[in-house]
Amino acid sequence: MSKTNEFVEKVDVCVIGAGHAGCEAALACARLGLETVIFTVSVDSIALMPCNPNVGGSSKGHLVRELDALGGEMGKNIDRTFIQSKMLNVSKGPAVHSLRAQADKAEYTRAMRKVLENQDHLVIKQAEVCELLWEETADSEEKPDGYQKRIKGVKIFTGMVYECKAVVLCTGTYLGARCLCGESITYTGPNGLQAANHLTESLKKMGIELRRFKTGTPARMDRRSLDFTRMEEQFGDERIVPFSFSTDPDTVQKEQVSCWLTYTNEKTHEIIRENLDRSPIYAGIIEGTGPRYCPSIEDKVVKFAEKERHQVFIEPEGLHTNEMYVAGMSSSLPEDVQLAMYRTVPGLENCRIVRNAYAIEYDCIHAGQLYPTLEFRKIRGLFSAGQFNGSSGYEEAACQGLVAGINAAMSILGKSPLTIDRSEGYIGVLIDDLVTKNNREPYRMMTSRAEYRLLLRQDNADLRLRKKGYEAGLISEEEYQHLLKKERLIESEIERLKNTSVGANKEVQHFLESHDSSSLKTAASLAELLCRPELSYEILGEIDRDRKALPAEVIEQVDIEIKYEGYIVRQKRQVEQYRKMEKKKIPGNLDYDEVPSLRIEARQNLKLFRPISIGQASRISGVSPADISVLLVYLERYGR
Ligand SMILES: Cc1cc2nc3c(=O)[nH]c(=O)nc-3n(C[C@H](O)[C@H](O)[C@H](O)COP(=O)(O)OP(=O)(O)OC[C@H]3O[C@@H](n4cnc5c(N)ncnc54)[C@H](O)[C@@H]3O)c2cc1C
Ligand SMILES: NC(=O)c1ccc[n+]([C@@H]2O[C@H](COP(=O)([O-])OP(=O)(O)OC[C@H]3O[C@@H](n4cnc5c(N)ncnc54)[C@H](O)[C@@H]3O)[C@@H](O)[C@H]2O)c1
Repeated sequence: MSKTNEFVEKVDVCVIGAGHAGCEAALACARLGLETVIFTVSVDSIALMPCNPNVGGSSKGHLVRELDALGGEMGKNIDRTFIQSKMLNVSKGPAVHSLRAQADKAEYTRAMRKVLENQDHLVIKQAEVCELLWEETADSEEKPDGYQKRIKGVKIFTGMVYECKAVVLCTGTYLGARCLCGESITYTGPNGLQAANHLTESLKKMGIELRRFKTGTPARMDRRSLDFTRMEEQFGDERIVPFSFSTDPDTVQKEQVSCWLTYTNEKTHEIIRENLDRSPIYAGIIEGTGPRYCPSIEDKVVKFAEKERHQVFIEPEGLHTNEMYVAGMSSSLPEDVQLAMYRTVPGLENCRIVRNAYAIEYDCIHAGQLYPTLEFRKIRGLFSAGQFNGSSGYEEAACQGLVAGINAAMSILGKSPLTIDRSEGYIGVLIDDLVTKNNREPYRMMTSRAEYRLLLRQDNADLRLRKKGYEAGLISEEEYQHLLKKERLIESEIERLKNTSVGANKEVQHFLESHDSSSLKTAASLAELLCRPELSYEILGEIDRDRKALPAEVIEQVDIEIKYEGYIVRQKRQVEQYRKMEKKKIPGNLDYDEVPSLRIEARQNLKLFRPISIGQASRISGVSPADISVLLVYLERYGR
């Protein structure tokens, strides 16, 4: 590394990485008026999708909606560039409805790059950051926990220095990356892009603990070599719902492309089993831990041996390419085995592979080293987000990027940080799980991780989080006024339906009969009728003729709030209990060795994670309800 070129530039924030996390972090800082530089080892990797060509899906759709409500860019960008859109799980309850959109990969990247290039206060710099610059700090009184270091800037490969007040690390899968395809190993990042090989050493010197994770991707195939007549065609939705609350739904109704569904079979599984010794994972060449919930096809065949077949979705990577993504068959088997196994799948018998499937290993951290603001507990001004924090997925990365970016800005501006708790959003669940739990593999969001999922629906993300985005400064006055108007309309319409009674007259009985709904014995309110599963707000229009025309987004909320009121009220009560525990704060400098009667495991883990509240402490593994009682008594007795 050159040491002579010591040219110095001064900025407010340096964001290292221009993936989904870095883009959101940098946009947030620049939009809040801070001079920001975003570094990437290659400008071509801006918002790159190195794996699946889609945004959203189960629970990830929720994340994107929440990100959008807070003022992030991913929802808007996918609305600009999708080629197929589908609301998943519509046959189930509204809590698990999830939007999923197939992206034109190249367009997605291009569109995000355009947003970055046109953003005031933001500079894109193609350069590898090799070193973080920092100093020891004495300001331990500023945070009870006590920062030990303060960030001062970054140094790039040429030796040039950028002095700054905050750094956001969003290095994704590039740090110390190596790609594996059977016996063939290359020392690159995704898609053959340059890896970042110097920064790890600097991070270690700062006392940051690193670990190694791995992930994988399936092959991309030439469309012309596939036989779609042997697969089931999958269409997009007739009426497309945009991701962003700011996108006019009428502007996204466009022609969509199809995907195709096919399956693996016993022959596929046999080839995989016979060649497991040539898989770097099973041969022990891969050291990193892979994601349990997005397993490779080798893992699926071994771990779910009883399954006769696995789903395979064939998805176009864009409108101007013949490359097709083979969803569900990621692998690190050698090329010859890949070809043999793929060719057993109906429709893929003559497939030609454009890009081989591969696994990638990279350096990342255990996010237990971070506050829920995503700042390192011991290093003032150093934040991190995305795959580097041990998560997996574009959406998970983007959400963390936004939160880290906002909080880097807030710390510089001297304002209160943004935190979202588990009862406010999936983003809260994601970050709390990352900083509190002992995750041993790349973390993927799932609806089952959210305990208050009836409240955390994708349809009401704006009602839950828009205000926080407005307070942070990323939501405009106009957008906020729109939200307030929507809230008023929902509230008054619910009131009206509760207070409008219909008699058990002939017209009403006839209406009920025509919708297979039991007849009324006495008068009932429109709200009571709406609670019946067979009736909806729209259907009730037949006997509710005086109603005002309302926007679809208001009707949707009125429908859900009334239909699920009982469950919603119950869940809100649980949230009150939860919040009580979150409000009981634990001083950051608490000496757990002084707390008598804590079990050793609890003491060790509390010292490791240093929770900020009793609520967070109760979710740390190895901390039992009895330990929590001990802590509560101690805090009360010593007036802490
Ligand atoms: C092979 C593979 C398979 C995957 N499978 C899936 C999948 O199926 N679905 C899914 O949702 N996710 C998948 N992922 C993960 C997905 O790519 C990430 O979760 C997501 O892109 C992470 O975003 P990020 O912003 O954290 O990092 P990335 O998108 O990895 O971006 C990192 C950025 O950091 C830059 N960078 C790194 N180090 C430095 C440095 N020292 N100096 C300057 N710049 C630097 C890079 O140039 C890049 O711009 C896969 C990733 C890979 C590579
Ligand atoms: N380590 C990583 O970083 C990594 C690796 C692989 C996968 N992943 C994650 O896993 C996800 C992929 O995993 P998955 O196999 O569960 O798929 P998915 O999340 O994309 O799909 C889940 C469900 O969506 C539906 N679906 C999928 N493709 C569809 C299509 N084209 N049309 C209609 N419906 C479709 C199906 O019901 C499917 O079971 C990615 O979104 C990614 O977030 C991450």
